[in-house]
Amino acid sequence: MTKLIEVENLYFKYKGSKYNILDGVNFNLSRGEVVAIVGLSGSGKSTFLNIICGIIPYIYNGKIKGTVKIWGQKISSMRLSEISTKIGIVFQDPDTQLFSPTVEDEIAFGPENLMVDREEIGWRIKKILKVVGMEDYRYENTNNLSGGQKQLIAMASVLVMEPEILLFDEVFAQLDKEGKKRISQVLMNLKEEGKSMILVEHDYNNIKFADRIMELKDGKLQEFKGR
Ligand SMILES: Nc1ncnc2c1ncn2[C@@H]1O[C@H](COP(=O)(O)OP(=O)(O)OP(=O)(O)O)[C@@H](O)[C@H]1O
Repeated sequence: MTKLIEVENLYFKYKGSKYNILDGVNFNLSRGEVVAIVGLSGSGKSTFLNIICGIIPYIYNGKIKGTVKIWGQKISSMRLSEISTKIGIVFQDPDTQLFSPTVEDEIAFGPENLMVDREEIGWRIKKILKVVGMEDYRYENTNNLSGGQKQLIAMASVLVMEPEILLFDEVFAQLDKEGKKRISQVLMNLKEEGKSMILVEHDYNNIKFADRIMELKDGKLQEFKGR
């Protein structure tokens, strides 16, 4: 099977820190696979996702050793803009991801930066809002949305870029029951569509549909054997 992501002997230490947060991580993601990563708070799950999508070292600094490849290409040889067309990340707090006045502007922002033509952007917005079940909110002010709705729009603004790989960093964390249900449904639909995904999550109830569960422990990723 095609390996979309290959991580070999990855070590990482934040600038100023004395120890490695990641201490020899090996990991593969195949096409169409959904992998969940669990682990104690502070075990380095977000750090790992941030390295895979290039936020580390482009935005946060530290000492990296080892290799991360996307479709066989080392990400250390790629620009952040190039990585971001292949990998999309959705974070825990949608308020840190939303910054445009309306839902439509928010979703259009990424494709506009990539110079996608206006008509195509219009179609993509329509399609993506349907995917996340938010068709009726296209012209809504993002400030008027609930937490769950904001998270759905944060997801839409990533999905509209059509990345091959999706990373979700505790996207359920700040949502109420209804919000969790809706996000869960969207994630399961994405899996059905064959999207390749990595989900970092605390609550096992939210990741039952994953193909594999890994645990980040003592700086290493291993198969999760249960508690
Ligand atoms: N920018 C940074 N600079 C220095 N240390 C950091 C930075 N970001 C995170 N850390 C530290 O690295 C460790 C791992 O953090 P990380 O957020 O990756 O863990 P996590 O497993 O995702 O935790 P949580 O489940 O609480 O989100 C923590 O001790 C954290 O304090």
